Amino acid sequence: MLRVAVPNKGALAGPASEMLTEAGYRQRHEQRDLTVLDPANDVEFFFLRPKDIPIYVGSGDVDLGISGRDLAQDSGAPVEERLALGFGGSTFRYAAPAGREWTVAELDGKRLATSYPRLVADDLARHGVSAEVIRLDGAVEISVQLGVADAIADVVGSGRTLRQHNLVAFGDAICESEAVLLHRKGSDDLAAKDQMTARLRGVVFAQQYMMLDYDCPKSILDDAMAITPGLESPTVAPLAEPTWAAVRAMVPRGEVNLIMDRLAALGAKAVLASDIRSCRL
Ligand SMILES: Nc1ncnc2c1ncn2[C@@H]1O[C@H](COP(=O)(O)OP(=O)(O)OP(=O)(O)O)[C@@H](O)[C@H]1O
Ligand SMILES: O=P(O)(O)OC[C@H]1O[C@H](OP(=O)(O)OP(=O)(O)O)[C@H](O)[C@@H]1O
Ligand SMILES: [Mg+2]
Repeated sequence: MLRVAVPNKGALAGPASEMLTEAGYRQRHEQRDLTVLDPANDVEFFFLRPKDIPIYVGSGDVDLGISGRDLAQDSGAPVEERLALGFGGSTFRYAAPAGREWTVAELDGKRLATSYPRLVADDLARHGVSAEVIRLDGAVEISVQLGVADAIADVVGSGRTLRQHNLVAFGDAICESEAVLLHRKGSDDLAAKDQMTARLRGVVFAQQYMMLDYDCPKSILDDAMAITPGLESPTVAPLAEPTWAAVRAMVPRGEVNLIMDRLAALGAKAVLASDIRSCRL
């Protein structure tokens, strides 16, 4: 039976379970459940702290796990990314009191608070900077105003928490993170692991694309197909009206409205966009 670790709390827990449900796996109904058996797919899910998941995957006690790239790097565990999952996007940044420009070199000799001590220590070493790293479990942004640290390194999503605490990010991002599917470095390639990866890849891909259907006069078909080339090539079907054709193509979700505007301007009619739930390419 495949053993898979899923975040039980925090920013990744909800989207990870939703994605697994979309991929056809059974997920917990009760927030406090720590395991769920999915006999139909021969999988057992373990609901663990996102920070602990790379440790379990790296030790080989679970076959696959979902966690953040930043957490995987910080763990130092021997794990590899099988698939980027497209949610839980954040950057990991240095930040210090607003009101002036900061550089990473200025952290030398300073106190730096973080929940990700290994990620930070590695980055400071790369910069040749020697700072005192103070490990905190959370709410790191408050540490400067409370006097525990001079600067911080933490997860930045919208940037709202930094602004609220009068901090400003500086330096290059230490990590561009998102949720990832992890396996142990050098572990055997089981068919069951491949199957879960393929199913999740199908959902990730489906979330990034939409299906577009439209009718267009054959006189503009070449121009319309240039706007919607699809992945391989668009499907073109005849309509009862011989001078018209129906076209179907996948388009990137982020561009769908622009593409619909362009098709409408060209003379396409009945331009319909619909969600794709999953796919195998
Ligand atoms: N505001 C956010 N926006 C986007 N991703 C985030 C945000 N906060 C955390 N993450 C990501 O979620 C992952 C785990 O962080 P999270 O804060 O959910 O776990 P935790 O700190 O262990 O749990 P908790 O905060 O509940 O104690 C990390 O990969 C992080 O990059
Ligand atoms: O840039 P923002 O959108 O404001 O989000 C960033 C904040 O979100 C996370 O905190 P979380 O809620 O996980 O609390 P924690 O600090 O206790 O981990 C992270 O640690 C930052 O504090
Ligand atoms: Mg957190």
